[in-house]
Amino acid sequence: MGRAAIVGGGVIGGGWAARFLLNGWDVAIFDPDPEAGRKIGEVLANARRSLPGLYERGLPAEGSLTFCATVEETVAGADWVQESVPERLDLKHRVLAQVMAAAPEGVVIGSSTSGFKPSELNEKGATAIVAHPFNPVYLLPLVELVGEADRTARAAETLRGIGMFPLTVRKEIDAHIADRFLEAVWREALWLVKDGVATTEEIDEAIRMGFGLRWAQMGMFETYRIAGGEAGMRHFMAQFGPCLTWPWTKLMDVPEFNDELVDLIAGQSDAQSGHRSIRELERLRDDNLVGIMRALKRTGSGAGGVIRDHEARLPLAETGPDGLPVTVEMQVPTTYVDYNGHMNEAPYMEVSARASDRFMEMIGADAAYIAGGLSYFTAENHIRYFSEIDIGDRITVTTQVLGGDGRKLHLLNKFWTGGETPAATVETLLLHVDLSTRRVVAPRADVAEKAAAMAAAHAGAPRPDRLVIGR
Ligand SMILES: NC(=O)C1=CN([C@@H]2O[C@H](COP(=O)(O)OP(=O)(O)OC[C@H]3O[C@@H](n4cnc5c(N)ncnc54)[C@H](O)[C@@H]3O)[C@@H](O)[C@H]2O)C=CC1
Ligand SMILES: C[N+](C)(C)CC(=O)CC(=O)[O-]
Repeated sequence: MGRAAIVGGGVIGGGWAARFLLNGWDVAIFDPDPEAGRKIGEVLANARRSLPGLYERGLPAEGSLTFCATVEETVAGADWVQESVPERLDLKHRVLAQVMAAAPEGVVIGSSTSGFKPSELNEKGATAIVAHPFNPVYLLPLVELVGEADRTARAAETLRGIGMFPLTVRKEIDAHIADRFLEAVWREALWLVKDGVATTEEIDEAIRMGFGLRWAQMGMFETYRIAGGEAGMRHFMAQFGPCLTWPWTKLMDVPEFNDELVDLIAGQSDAQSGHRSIRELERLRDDNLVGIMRALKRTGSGAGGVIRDHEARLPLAETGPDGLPVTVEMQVPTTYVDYNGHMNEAPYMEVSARASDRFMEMIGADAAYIAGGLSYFTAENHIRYFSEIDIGDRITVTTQVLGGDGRKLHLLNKFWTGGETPAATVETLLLHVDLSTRRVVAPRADVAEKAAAMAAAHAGAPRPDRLVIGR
């Protein structure tokens, strides 16, 4: 962990601050807006309720947040400086000069700029790189890095450590990769509204009911490869290549950006979404993103792979409040909470299954073992709910071996949320199976030994007053 200096704490600077803080960094911020403290507080509140919900491990303890009176005070002693002031080159030059004068020698100075190139940012002698994130910065992993190779390489390592996905752009270009792309789509959308072809709402439906869902998990090229059928990309290109020269798009032409266009777009946008506050919309967006990203995590697709990699770097406490091994540590995501305002019954099974998977790894029944054709199947589960678990609660699961010879494993997954006794328990019976015959067989000797050693170590731990399996 280190100390991040955030210069400009608006939509993007606030998001950066939250990303660093929740990953254990200390953060210093400078923003002349008298409302900056309140605004950053609201962004942080959104981040706290959403980001930890991506992981089955606890994030590090939150760092400290300091509001500074000057740029110089903010950047002194920093391990990372992130400039996120408004998108005006003269302002960026002025702020980067202040940063350069006070920041430690050689520190990475990232600019969040959506469109300026490093050569433009550094015209007055700064040594900044572009580190262009996506809103909400605390949830979306992508950061486009553009600039000098050594600095972008160091930046990439830091960004991976805070759960982000650095994409180093091969050469500098206006608007990097993603914004060049988004700008083309945005320009087409403005034309469609201006020409009365579609409303803002209809365009959003066209995106979210169709290709938007595909893009989050496969992007454009993999999606189109599949769209070519069994012949793949070559057939896709043969079929749809010619239409590139038909007048489908107006990409070369920009609609005049006048008051009339702004009123038209903003008016339709108000009619579409004006009944909800921006913060409400942000929370809805974040809850959906967490749900989507958790689904992607199952297959490791897209952002799901980044979360998996980051999770593997997060330490897991060795023992829980009862002295038994910790198998899951997580914060309850919003997607787990139901209409009664607490964790729904289904996620208890999901969390317990993860705890049992982790326990299997601990005794050597890991991914390689399973690939070798042996595994455990669950034969029985019994859940007991003792106290409510709420959104945002941090759950620690400990796993106790109640009995079994390795062929059978009788486990108790205990859910702790801070009290003296578990908030819930899941009693579970696992059977060791040969995956080719689907029959119960003895485990490999080393796995049986580790299971027996765990059982012996847990023999003295208090047992629940009531057991259901094997009564
Ligand atoms: N909003 C977006 O969707 C994205 C924006 N960006 C980029 O991030 C940068 C910031 O954009 P936003 O956060 O959207 O703008 P914003 O307007 O929300 O925030 C800019 C902040 O900078 C502060 N500021 C103004 N002058 C300053 C100075 N001299 N020193 C320190 N702070 C100062 C303002 O008070 C404001 O809080 C821009 O370069 C933009 O292109 C990048 C990705 C996405
Ligand atoms: C509109 N924008 C150019 C500021 C967008 C970005 O830079 C990235 C994003 O979050 O969409």
